[in-house]
Amino acid sequence: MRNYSTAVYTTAEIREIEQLAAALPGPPALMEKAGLAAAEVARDRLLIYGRTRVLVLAGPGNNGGDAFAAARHLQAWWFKVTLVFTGQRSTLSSDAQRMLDAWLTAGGKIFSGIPENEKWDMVIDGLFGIGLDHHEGRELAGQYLALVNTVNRMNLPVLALDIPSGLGSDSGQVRGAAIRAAMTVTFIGLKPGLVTHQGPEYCGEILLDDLDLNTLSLREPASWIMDQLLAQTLLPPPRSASSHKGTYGSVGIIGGSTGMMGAALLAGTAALKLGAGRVYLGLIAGKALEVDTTQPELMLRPVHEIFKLDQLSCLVVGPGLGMRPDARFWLSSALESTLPLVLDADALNLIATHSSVANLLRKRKAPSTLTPHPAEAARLLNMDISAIQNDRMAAAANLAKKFNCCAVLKGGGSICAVSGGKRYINTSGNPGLSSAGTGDVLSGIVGALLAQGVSSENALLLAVYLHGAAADILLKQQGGPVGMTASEISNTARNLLNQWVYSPEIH
Ligand SMILES: NC(=O)C1=CN([C@@H]2O[C@H](COP(=O)(O)OP(=O)(O)OC[C@H]3O[C@@H](n4cnc5c(N)ncnc54)[C@H](OP(=O)(O)O)[C@@H]3O)[C@@H](O)[C@H]2O)[C@@H](O)CC1
Ligand SMILES: Nc1ncnc2c1ncn2[C@@H]1O[C@H](COP(=O)(O)OP(=O)(O)O)[C@@H](O)[C@H]1O
Ligand SMILES: [K+]
Repeated sequence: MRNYSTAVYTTAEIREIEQLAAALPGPPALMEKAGLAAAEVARDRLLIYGRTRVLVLAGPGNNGGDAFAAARHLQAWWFKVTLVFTGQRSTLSSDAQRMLDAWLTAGGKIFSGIPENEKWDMVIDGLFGIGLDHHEGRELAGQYLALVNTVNRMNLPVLALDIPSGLGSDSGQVRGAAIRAAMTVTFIGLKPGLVTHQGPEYCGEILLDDLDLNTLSLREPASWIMDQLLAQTLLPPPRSASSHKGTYGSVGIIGGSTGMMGAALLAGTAALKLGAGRVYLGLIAGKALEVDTTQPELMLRPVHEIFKLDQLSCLVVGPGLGMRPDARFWLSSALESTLPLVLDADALNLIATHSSVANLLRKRKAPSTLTPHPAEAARLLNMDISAIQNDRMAAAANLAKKFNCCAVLKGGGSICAVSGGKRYINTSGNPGLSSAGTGDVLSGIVGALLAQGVSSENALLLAVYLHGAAADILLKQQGGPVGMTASEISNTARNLLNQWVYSPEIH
């Protein structure tokens, strides 16, 4: 059993793998293996310190089949198992029927509801797995809603089989209610719903058991986990002793309209701290600052002057840009340039509201990177925010496809969509990032990496991971997420980037 693999499979892909596995000579007994793996996790991780009593919930599908198998093993190891089955034998698959029969043959009993006045030390959740209906309107209801709420109120450690019941395996969206697990043992491959949207809140620690299938050889996934190992393969190289500021490129930032100057300054400072050789701010506001005395390294210019600079490496357009006609004009000028672009905030809102601007983006030959949060993504794709959140994986891919660019759909478990339909789900970050200005910092970090010669796809992936990892360090240092500020993210991300490039072996 490994703690993590990097491939992420949608429900459709898992079903495909199951079919391919079933067609192998001597098909593997997947449900039996899943049940044994789960029982071992329960025994070795949760039934410790003299804990012996297990409540097992088996639902109406194959997730229930895994639960019967797990219950049988635990009972054979002398644990005291109470099994609640919510389905009917006649509608179970033949595999699950075999597991039910084996449980009964082993002397196991079945309850149709949780017995009253009994106590347990842990719960195994085998109500629903990847077969949970994700269609609108079929939220958990009736006995299932009651069961999930009862288990959550028990305050016992729960081991979820495959995915906490009630959580959409492709979306990470709670379907009315979901089991809050201490641990999730997931089978065959990681699912997006475990790692994006509400998933991380419900899954607890995730353990992957591939059931001895060589999943990568059976099905090449379109999606991957973005973790530190991957991030550390994307770093800019160590600096040469003979380098100069020109070696590390120049970032131009366009934004900072009246009342929103801070956004441009935050993006600029982030670009500076993450290593850009020079940072210019092209400010939209009529009465703009001429110098930021707290960060005098930033070169503040009226916006038109940015377009006269000849040594720019990339442009970040959007932080504090506003929606006025002059903002639209400068955004269009940026889109018509041959520079790599990072488009954030009101640049995205302008693209969403003006088809002529969107067309300029679609026609670009130079790389473009979009960094929307879910509300901006909803405007760009002309959908409701809930529809975006209900299928974040598809939304990220659609943004990249529709606008001929790479894109990150931000929010917990940010999803980066790059060329060839590939997606990466970010595993760093925490709710400390839910404060104004952190998105501006992200766009500045992407710009800094572009200026230092990192490709646009790698700059996006590395920036997203680094930004979240900086927040994770701050959370530990401060003992929690409250009051984390965007400026602190820039400082900590700088330290982290230096550590990874110059002393990678100690992390
Ligand atoms: N196949 C294999 O090789 C392997 C599969 N494995 C395991 O099987 C799991 C997938 O099993 P699965 O496909 O049977 O689906 P599952 O998650 O049990 O749920 C389906 C049941 O739930 C019901 N239902 C759905 N939504 C509902 C709702 N909102 N409210 C109420 N009911 C609802 C649905 O009813 P129906 O829609 O048919 O009316 C049906 O009865 C997978 O996650 C893994 O654990 C492993 O053993 C490895 C090998
Ligand atoms: N709960 C969370 N978990 C992880 N990352 C988060 C969370 N909330 C916000 N973030 C991250 O913080 C950033 C917020 O960006 P955005 O909403 O554009 O902020 P702003 O416009 O105020 O700068 C994004 O990178 C987003 O992924
Ligand atoms: K489950």
